[in-house]
Amino acid sequence: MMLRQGLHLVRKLYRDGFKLTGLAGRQSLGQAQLPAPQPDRALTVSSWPFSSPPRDYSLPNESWTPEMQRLYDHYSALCEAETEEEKKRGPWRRLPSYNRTLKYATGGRCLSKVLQAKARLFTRNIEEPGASFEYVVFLNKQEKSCVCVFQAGHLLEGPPGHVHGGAIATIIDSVTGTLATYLSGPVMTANLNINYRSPIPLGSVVLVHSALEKVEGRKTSISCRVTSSDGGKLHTDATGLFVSINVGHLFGA
Ligand SMILES: CCCCCCCCCC(=O)SCCNC(=O)CCNC(=O)[C@H](O)C(C)(C)COP(=O)(O)OP(=O)(O)OC[C@H]1O[C@@H](n2cnc3c(N)ncnc32)[C@H](O)[C@@H]1OP(=O)(O)O
Repeated sequence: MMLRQGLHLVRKLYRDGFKLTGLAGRQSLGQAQLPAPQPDRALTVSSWPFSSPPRDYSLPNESWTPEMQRLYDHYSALCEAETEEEKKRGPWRRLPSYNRTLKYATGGRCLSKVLQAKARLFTRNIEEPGASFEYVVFLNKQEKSCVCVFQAGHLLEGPPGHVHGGAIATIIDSVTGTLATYLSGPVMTANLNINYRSPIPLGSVVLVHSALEKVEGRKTSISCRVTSSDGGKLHTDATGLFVSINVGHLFGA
């Protein structure tokens, strides 16, 4: 019964364009210093089941470097297209980001109640601002592309002073997966192919550009390039294959 209700809600969320990408309980550490979330009607959760709204982790916080803030401001400005050229390229929008995925992804029968309460999105599970993944994704649905501004924190170290390859894979999976989800609905990563071209210094800000390559039946292929913030240096390039799933796949149905 609970499983059926869960599936119904998940399907509804996807039908509604995945407006709800996450759920969080109480506001968490560091919240007091954060600027108030900007109202964004298109992305508002209509029936919020908790007393406090969730923290949107993609908004600026005190850990952001001037470069991170500059790029955030740059892409935020593109969200308000003014010139004809900008309008032709289609609207950009900032995607909010929470520390839980779907409410019922934690309500499935294969997860215990303890796990349900403790489950957190991998990229948003460190509360200390700036310690791990600081990122914000801007989507251009018309161009079928997105860009993520990513600041890699000190907990993501791999080689001394540089970002761990697994952390780079994680941000690539998240960004390409987000684009695939927005374009094709519920998907799972079937294949990621990553070329590490030059190391990313810890604490630096990079751009993760993703674009649709093709859709073939249930398969959505996305390409990805991680560059320095001025675009001059290629750090990583990758391709991702995402396969559309029936949401019941996540619940063993
Ligand atoms: C807004 C939300 C943002 C969320 C962002 C977070 C992104 C994070 C995403 C993830 O990390 S997901 C977690 C990691 N992925 C998994 O755990 C997936 C595990 N694998 C599976 O569940 C299944 O293998 C999968 C759903 C991917 C496919 O199984 P299916 O049984 O549904 O599909 P099937 O095997 O019939 O394959 C369908 C097509 O895909 C192709 N395919 C499947 N796996 C492939 C593969 N690995 N490589 C190449 N092609 C593959 C397959 O050949 C076939 O092609 P054709 O239609 O042309 O015949």
